[in-house]
Amino acid sequence: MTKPAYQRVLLKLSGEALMGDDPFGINRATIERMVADVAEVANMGVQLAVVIGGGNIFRGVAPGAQGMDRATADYMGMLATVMNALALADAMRQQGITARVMSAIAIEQVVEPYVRPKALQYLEEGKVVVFAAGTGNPFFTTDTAAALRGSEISAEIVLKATKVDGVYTADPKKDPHATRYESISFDEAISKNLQVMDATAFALCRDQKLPIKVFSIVKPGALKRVIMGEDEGTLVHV
Ligand SMILES: Nc1ncnc2c1ncn2[C@@H]1O[C@H](COP(=O)(O)OP(=O)(O)OP(=O)(O)O)[C@@H](O)[C@H]1O
Ligand SMILES: O=c1ccn([C@@H]2O[C@H](COP(=O)(O)O)[C@@H](O)[C@H]2O)c(=O)[nH]1
Repeated sequence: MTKPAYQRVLLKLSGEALMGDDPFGINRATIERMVADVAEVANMGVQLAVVIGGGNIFRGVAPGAQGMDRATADYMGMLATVMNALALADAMRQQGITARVMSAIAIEQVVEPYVRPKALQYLEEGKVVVFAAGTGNPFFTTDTAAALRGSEISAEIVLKATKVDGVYTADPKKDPHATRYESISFDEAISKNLQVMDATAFALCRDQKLPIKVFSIVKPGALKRVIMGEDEGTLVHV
């Protein structure tokens, strides 16, 4: 059997993708399908760390957060990612995968705190590590958390699993004429202000020479194809 192209990856899972076709929240069939994709690559022996977003829950509370202090709203967003992380780890348990949730915010009755050596130990033991609460700081995003944790654990690549199948010349949901890049440099993505990821995440990955693959988590089998090094999504490189 062909070997995976990577031994250790940081997978950024879109919170919004967890909604499926629902207006917000976690769609059961969607999370089960996403976890089945994750289980398939974990069972191939690939060390997997996951950063989960929070858009699916935060979107539901956003109207009530209008006019709120930005930092307070951001802490709410980080707590939303803790809920997603717990749901994800439990869905993994149900599919026979051992996962450990580590939070960047102290919430010890619920999940263990993020401690880098412990995370590395879990990965070496073959457990999936789910990083919750983003970076633990307001004014950041879970994309930046993916770049940060990916750098900390010496991942070979950050895999951004989202609702679109790559990086486009413009947001494909708004511009029907947008075309997809097969690959693009960090400098070009930043200078063109492509909004698929925030500039802080791009800049950190660029500085750490950590490539990013943007691909669709909605497309069946796409995660495995990325892991096998097949042609899928867009590579963002130095
Ligand atoms: N140039 C672009 N190429 C591709 N997608 C783009 C571009 N510009 C904007 N987007 C949008 O960026 C979205 C992905 O980023 P975003 O951070 O919003 O979502 P996510 O990471 O999937 O969700 P969450 O924040 O809940 O984790 C895509 O769904 C797409 O509509
Ligand atoms: O490091 C972080 C990560 C996230 N936040 C807040 O959480 C929400 C949800 O995260 P997404 O990356 O959009 O999925 C985000 O909008 C921020 O409000 C944060 O403050 N710091």
